[in-house]
Amino acid sequence: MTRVAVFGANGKMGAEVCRAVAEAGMNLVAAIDAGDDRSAAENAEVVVDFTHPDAVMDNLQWCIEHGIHAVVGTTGFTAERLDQLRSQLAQHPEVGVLVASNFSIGAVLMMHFSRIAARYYPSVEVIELHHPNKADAPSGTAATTVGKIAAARREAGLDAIPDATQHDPDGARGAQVEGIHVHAVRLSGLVAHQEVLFGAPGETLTIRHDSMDRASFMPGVVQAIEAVGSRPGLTLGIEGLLDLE
Ligand SMILES: NC(=O)C1=CN([C@@H]2O[C@H](COP(=O)(O)OP(=O)(O)OC[C@H]3O[C@@H](n4cnc5c(N)ncnc54)[C@H](OP(=O)(O)O)[C@@H]3O)[C@@H](O)[C@H]2O)C=CC1
Ligand SMILES: O=C(O)C1=N[C@H](C(=O)O)C[C@H](O)C1
Repeated sequence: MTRVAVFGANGKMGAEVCRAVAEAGMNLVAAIDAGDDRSAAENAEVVVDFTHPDAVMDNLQWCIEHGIHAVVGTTGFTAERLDQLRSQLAQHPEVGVLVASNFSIGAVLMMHFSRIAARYYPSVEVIELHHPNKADAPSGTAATTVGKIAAARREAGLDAIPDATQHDPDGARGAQVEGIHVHAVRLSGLVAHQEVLFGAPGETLTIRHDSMDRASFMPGVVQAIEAVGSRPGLTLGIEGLLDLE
C-alpha cells in the first residue's frame, strides 16, 4: 500500500484527495493543513500538494530534501519556479515531482485538441471560468493552454495574432498571456470551466471543457500518485501517463 500524505487536506481539493486515496486502497499516513507540523508526513512515499501558490515552493523543497516524491496540483508555476525545482531535484536525483495544472481527463484533452487546432487559425482567445474563491487568475490551466497554443503557433510559423492588441481602452478584452487574450470569470455556482475560441475568416471553432464536480480530478491524481515514484526528476502534466505526448 503506497503511503501518501496530503498537504492542504482541509481544502476543497485536499479533502477530496484524502477520500480518493483511501478509496484507491492507499495508506493515508498524514493529512496536513496550514499551521500543521509537516513531520507527520516524514514516512510518506508520496506527498500530494493542493495548497496555495504562496506555500507550494516551500512544501516542495521540504519533500525533495526528505526524499519524498510529490504530486502537485497547486497552481502558480512560472518558468523560474520550474527551474528552481529542477535545480533542487538535481541534488536529489532519486526524487520525482509531477506538477499538473489540471488532472481531469477532459481538460487534458481540451488542451491537447487546442494544440492540434492552433496552427490552423490566425485568431485565438481563452475564457476560463471558476468559482469565486479561486486564489489566482488567470488559472493554471489557462496558462498551460496558452503555452501549448503559443508553441504550436511558433512551430507552424504563424504571425502574431492580428486582432490581439486592437481597440481595448478599458482593458475589457482581458489579460494577454504570451500575446493571447485570456479572460477570467469568477462566479458563484461555477467549479472549473474553460473555452478556447479559434477564429479564421468565415468560421470559428470552440473547444470547451467543464468540471462540474471535483471528482473529475481524482482519477488523474490517483494515477499520478501511482506513477510518480518511477519518474525521477520533474514531470509536467499527466499527458505522458495517458499516452498523449
Ligand atoms: N491541478 C488541478 O487539477 C487542480 C488544481 N487546483 C489548485 O489547487 C490549489 C488549491 O485549491 P483549493 O483546494 O480549491 O483551495 P482551498 O483554499 O480550498 O484549499 C487550500 C488548503 O491549503 C491550506 N494551506 C495553505 N497553506 C498551506 C501549507 N503551507 N501547508 C498545508 N496546507 C496549507 C489552506 O489552509 P488556509 O485556508 O487556512 O490557508 C486550505 O485548507 C489551487 O492552487 C488551485 O488552483 C484546484 C483544482 C484542480
Ligand atoms: O482553483 C481551481 O478550482 C482550479 N485550479 C486549477 C487551475 O488554476 O487551472 C485547475 C482547475 O481549473 C480548478
